[in-house]
Amino acid sequence: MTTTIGLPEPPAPGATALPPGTFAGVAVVITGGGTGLGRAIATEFARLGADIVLGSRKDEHLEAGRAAMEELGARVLAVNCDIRDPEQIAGLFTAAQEEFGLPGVLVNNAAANFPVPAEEMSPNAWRTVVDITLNGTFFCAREFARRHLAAGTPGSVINIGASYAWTGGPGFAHSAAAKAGVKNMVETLAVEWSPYGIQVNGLVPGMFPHEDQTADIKGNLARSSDKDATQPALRVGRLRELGWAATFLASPYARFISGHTLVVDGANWQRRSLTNPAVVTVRDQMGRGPFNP
Ligand SMILES: CCCCCCC/C=C/C(=O)SCCNC(=O)CCNC(=O)[C@H](O)C(C)(C)COP(=O)(O)OP(=O)(O)OC[C@H]1O[C@@H](n2cnc3c(N)ncnc32)[C@H](O)[C@@H]1OP(=O)(O)O
Ligand SMILES: NC(=O)C1=CN([C@@H]2O[C@H](COP(=O)(O)OP(=O)(O)OC[C@H]3O[C@@H](n4cnc5c(N)ncnc54)[C@H](OP(=O)(O)O)[C@@H]3O)[C@@H](O)[C@H]2O)C=CC1
Repeated sequence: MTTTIGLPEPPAPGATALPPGTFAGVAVVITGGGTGLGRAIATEFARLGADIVLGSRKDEHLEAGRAAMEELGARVLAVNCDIRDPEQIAGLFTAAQEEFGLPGVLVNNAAANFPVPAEEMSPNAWRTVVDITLNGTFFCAREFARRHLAAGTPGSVINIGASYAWTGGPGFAHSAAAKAGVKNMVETLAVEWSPYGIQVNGLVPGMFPHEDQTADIKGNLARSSDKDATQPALRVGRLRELGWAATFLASPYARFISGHTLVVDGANWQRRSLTNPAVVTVRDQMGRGPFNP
């Protein structure tokens, strides 16, 4: 019998691969950084000495993020901001610049998503997810770059993506299309802005369950009872593993990496079976009855 052991566990929470103080004096903007994966990324930057700027729509999310960052001893600014609105984004960067100086890192983490069969998706549902996930990401990157170009300073942008940018995402047509745009944007902007010292990279999380996941996404995940067993790694991701990847990409040790999208998912997105499992429609997976327009 061959023993399956899965991918080993990472170092304990609180460990860092980068030298302490790597981001001392650097302000890092993390959109959607008050919850879930954004907060996990903010946590690792804070541990390495960064000043943290959180931007999102809901004050309760911002306050949760602020408390977590302050507990780590980081300086933090939390700004109410809807990334669909370029003026609110400009306001966020102005507030950050006044508090900490021009942010050196932008993590475009905020996104929107819910599972829905494509034939049932309303035009406004499509527009909302694309507007937040794709347009909002571009507007934030644009604001960051314009300020750095004007100042003649370098910077680093990390766009959080999803692996269905490559594969398609049945049940998530809006989000998958938007994330494909986000990945493509990484490749374009990296070339446009490298001459000005701005790196642009993508970071794709695999399965990282967390308590802030929306009820819709949690409901979808709940359909697989043993989440570890669904992964080639035989385990899900630990939140700090994503944070470490983000801090590496934005660090001085990754200065020649730009236009790259790093997938942190234990090879899950490359899974294929020797024998195809039977096709189950998105409607059946979601327990929907027949389509009734
Ligand atoms: C199981 C595997 C999961 C893999 C996923 C992997 C990759 C990606 C993951 C993620 O992106 S996770 C991030 C998820 N987090 C969020 O989405 C947080 C923010 N989300 C929200 O604020 C809302 O959910 C929102 C709907 C996206 C936006 O809120 P807003 O207030 O701006 O919009 P609404 O006016 O409420 O709705 C707009 C539009 O959308 C329709 N709609 C909303 N929810 C659903 C739904 N569950 N199913 C179908 N349609 C939905 C809503 O009805 C509106 O349309 P109209 O009724 O006006 O036509
Ligand atoms: N969880 C997972 O397994 C995976 C996640 N991802 C990606 O990781 C990132 C984080 O996801 P996750 O932490 O799970 O999700 P969450 O729902 O916890 O986080 C989404 C964040 O985005 C913010 N946000 C949403 N809309 C807006 C808006 N219009 N303006 C400003 N902020 C907004 C929300 O804050 P507020 O409500 O306060 O505005 C929230 O903090 C996303 O890009 C997602 O696509 C990718 C693959 C898998």
